[in-house]
Amino acid sequence: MTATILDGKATAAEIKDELRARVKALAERGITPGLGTVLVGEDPGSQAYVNGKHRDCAEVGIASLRVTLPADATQEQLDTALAELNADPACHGYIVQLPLPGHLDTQRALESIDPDKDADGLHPVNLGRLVLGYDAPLPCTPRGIVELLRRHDVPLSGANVAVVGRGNTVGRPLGLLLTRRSENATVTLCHTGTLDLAAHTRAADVVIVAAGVPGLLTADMVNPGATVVDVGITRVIGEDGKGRYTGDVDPEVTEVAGKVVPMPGGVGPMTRAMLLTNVVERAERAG
Ligand SMILES: Nc1nc(=O)c2c([nH]1)NC[C@@H]1CN(c3ccc(C(=O)N[C@@H](CCC(=O)O)C(=O)O)cc3)C=[N+]21
Repeated sequence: MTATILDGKATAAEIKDELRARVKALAERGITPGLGTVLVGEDPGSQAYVNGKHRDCAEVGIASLRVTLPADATQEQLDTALAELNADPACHGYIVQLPLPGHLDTQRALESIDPDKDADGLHPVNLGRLVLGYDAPLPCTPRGIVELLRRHDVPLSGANVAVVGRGNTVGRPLGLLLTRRSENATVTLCHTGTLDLAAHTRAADVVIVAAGVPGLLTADMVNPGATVVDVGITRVIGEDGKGRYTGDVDPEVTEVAGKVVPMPGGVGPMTRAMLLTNVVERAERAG
């Protein structure tokens, strides 16, 4: 039996169609949602990601506010750029493209984002609001995973979910999302300190791997018929010397799992669709 592949690209496209209609409705109220991006330096990977975000915006009619600073920008120059976006009514949400150059204080930068304009949903205030069940922009990758599973009718209520990885952008907030009443899952948060990882993953109906360890989850670690989500995105250099991205899930897992969210083509496109969703939601509230 080979697993059903849950196509994040196709689902993200559906979400963009829905967002296009919501942006049209906002236009009738004289509101154009605006996404800001702050890119410091000329790293080609970051430039590619930022370009992708602005292409996504153009596809649904969200206005782009691009802010670029030189690689040697000072903390004060960055603070000023963020203060301007915080004050700009045309900006409903923005992100500071990570990683920042090493000489800059990332935590200070991220904490100076107005929480209501935090399109990543990773500001401490918003993660605190998530813990407390208050309204807040939600972290894009965790929200994209939950949205993809929901739209593909993967049962979460009462399900045993093993999350592998306790990072701040995925694993840790994902457990908070899945244990909300609206999802009602039982979550085991596994990490490098977990003894017998396979015992937890084999007991799960859904396994979500966000560890950044290529091939970590193997077929023998999966309960036959379970749903597996590959969030890993590690750059490896192949024998041909070319760089490519690989996930945390061994390809043989598709022989035993019931449904698989692959990498690429799964969580990445959903992450980008959730970024757009956060901006449109903020614009709808602002109006
Ligand atoms: N403040 C901030 N927020 C971010 O969300 C953020 C960031 N900084 N820095 C960089 C990472 C990286 N990231 C990706 C998003 C989507 C794909 C994606 O869609 N990947 C495709 C493959 C590549 C492609 O098709 O473009 C996929 O998984 O199918 C990849 C990487 C967001 N990031």
